[in-house]
Amino acid sequence: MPPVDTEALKAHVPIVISGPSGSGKSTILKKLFEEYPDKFGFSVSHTTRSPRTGEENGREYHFVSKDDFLKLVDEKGFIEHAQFGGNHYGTSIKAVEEIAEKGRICILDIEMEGVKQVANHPTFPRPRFLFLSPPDMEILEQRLRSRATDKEEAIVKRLNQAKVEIEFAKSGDAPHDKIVVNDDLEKAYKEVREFIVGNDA
Ligand SMILES: Nc1ncnc2c1ncn2[C@@H]1O[C@H](COP(=O)(O)OP(=O)(O)OP(=O)(O)O)[C@@H](O)[C@H]1O
Repeated sequence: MPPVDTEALKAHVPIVISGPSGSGKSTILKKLFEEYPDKFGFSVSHTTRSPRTGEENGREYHFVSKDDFLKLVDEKGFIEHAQFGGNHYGTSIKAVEEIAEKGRICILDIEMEGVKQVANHPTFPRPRFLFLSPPDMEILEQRLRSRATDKEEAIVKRLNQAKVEIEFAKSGDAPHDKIVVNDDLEKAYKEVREFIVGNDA
């Protein structure tokens, strides 16, 4: 099992943000990075898909073979990993450590199954978990529609998945340290900022 640099991770505890598609994660994180341009970092994920034109190994992704990916899975080197469209994707412990070692807080935007994996990882120190919730399903639907990035079928899928994620967040099995309801954007932003930056601003 790869060693874990617990000192760096203790000094800069990573934040896992999750929440249904359309709950406003990107919107709120964008505001946070604008306000604190030097405080945060995103880890570079691993993938078995081929690089696209202009993509550089180690910048957009660590591009690896399926064998190398599965070896790292066996070694518990990923805090979470999943398969989409025939390719594997994962966040390695090392990639997260690298952000902490730079003196930055690693922000991990992870979906529900990944959240469960991070929370149950055998060696990775517990990060802080934040769940961003839409005020209700009607408003979530309106926001997904007005974002206008998805076809009808994708919107229906996202809404069904949102129900599952909200149920999980409410259940006793969820690891979340804080749930923020994104009704008014400024209010939700301040709550997220308080949780993430706190008195450290
Ligand atoms: N408090 C808010 N009030 C009104 N609209 C909002 C609010 N927060 C976000 N939105 C809008 O809702 C839409 C969804 O937000 P966003 O794209 O940030 O969600 P997301 O959680 O990052 O979704 P995904 O997981 O699909 O990337 C966007 O069009 C955004 O402008």
